[in-house]
Amino acid sequence: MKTLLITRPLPETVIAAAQEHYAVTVRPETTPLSEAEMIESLQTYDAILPTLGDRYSEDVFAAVAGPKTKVMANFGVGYNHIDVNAAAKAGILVSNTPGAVTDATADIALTLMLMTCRRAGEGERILRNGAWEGWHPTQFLGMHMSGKTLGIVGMGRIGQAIARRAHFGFGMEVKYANRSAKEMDFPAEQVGSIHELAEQVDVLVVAVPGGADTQHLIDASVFAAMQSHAIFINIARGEIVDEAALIAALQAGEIAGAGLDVYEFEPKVPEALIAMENVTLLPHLGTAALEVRTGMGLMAVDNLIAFAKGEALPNKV
Ligand SMILES: NC(=O)c1ccc[n+]([C@@H]2O[C@H](COP(=O)([O-])OP(=O)(O)OC[C@H]3O[C@@H](n4cnc5c(N)ncnc54)[C@H](O)[C@@H]3O)[C@@H](O)[C@H]2O)c1
Ligand SMILES: O=C(O)[C@H](O)CO
Repeated sequence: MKTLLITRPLPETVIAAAQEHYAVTVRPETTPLSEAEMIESLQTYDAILPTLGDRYSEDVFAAVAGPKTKVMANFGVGYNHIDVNAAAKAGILVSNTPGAVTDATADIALTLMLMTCRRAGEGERILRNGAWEGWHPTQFLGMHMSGKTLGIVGMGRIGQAIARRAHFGFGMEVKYANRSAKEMDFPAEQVGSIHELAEQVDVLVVAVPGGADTQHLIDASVFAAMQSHAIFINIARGEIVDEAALIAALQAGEIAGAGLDVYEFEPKVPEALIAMENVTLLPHLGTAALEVRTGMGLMAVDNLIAFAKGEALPNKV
């Protein structure tokens, strides 16, 4: 039987499915692999099931001549932590879990949109602190999200799922910036550039993949283009956003608020963001539901099974 390293504890069903085809080692720690662990993993296992935070960089692949590993089935759709070109050079196939994450992540985007527009975090903090004096007509007035204009940067699977929820659930007008036009069964206008989009919307959501191509795609100039009452949401990857520029824009009142599930230097979250009441901060919750994590794991395992049978990987990246 071929050997498989699963780099974090996963739902039992996922491990059981993998054990039918591989001799499985589950690393018990919940932290990312160290560089030494990654190098050792490439020398030791036929297959690896890594995830977010396991930074299989060019240097890590370069450190192992003729790796034993032939396949890496990433747990998650985002694979920007794996240098896929370096993996290919080392003769290693990489797969991910597209689709398994879409609805749950779109739901978290809507959670952030509503919480930030309607000041829910601030309200809850005041209530829990015992400082709520009771309802009155001019208290906690936020943005009424229904009927407003939503801008989506990256109209892929998750972007479209967010747009669908916003259009059908909240009557929002949808605009987007994407490399190509998308055919949808509801109105959605493609806008020429991210800056044009930023100028025109009340809520701007980022849903592009991370990686070198999108690093700081959202910078000070995008925040400067946004309207001062608009809010900014990121459910994609932290490094897509220049976090210092976001903090400066919030502090200067260039934008009205932000809702974040991901951070540039995750898990570090800047004190300046924590200090701002108009910012909603979630700990990378996008896919955090047992059935979703099970679905992601089973999809990763399907790729490993295909590899073990000598078949093409269904979700090769
Ligand atoms: N917060 C979470 O827990 C969580 C969960 C799942 C996914 N994610 C992130 O969300 C990302 C998107 O996932 P997906 O399944 O929707 O991916 P996808 O590939 O279906 O969609 C990405 C879209 O972005 C577009 N795009 C890429 N570069 C662009 C650019 N420079 N400008 C405009 N558009 C661009 C692509 O054309 C594509 O339509 C993942 O890569 C992952 O990093 C986060
Ligand atoms: O890319 C993904 O799928 C997520 O960020 C992990 O849940």
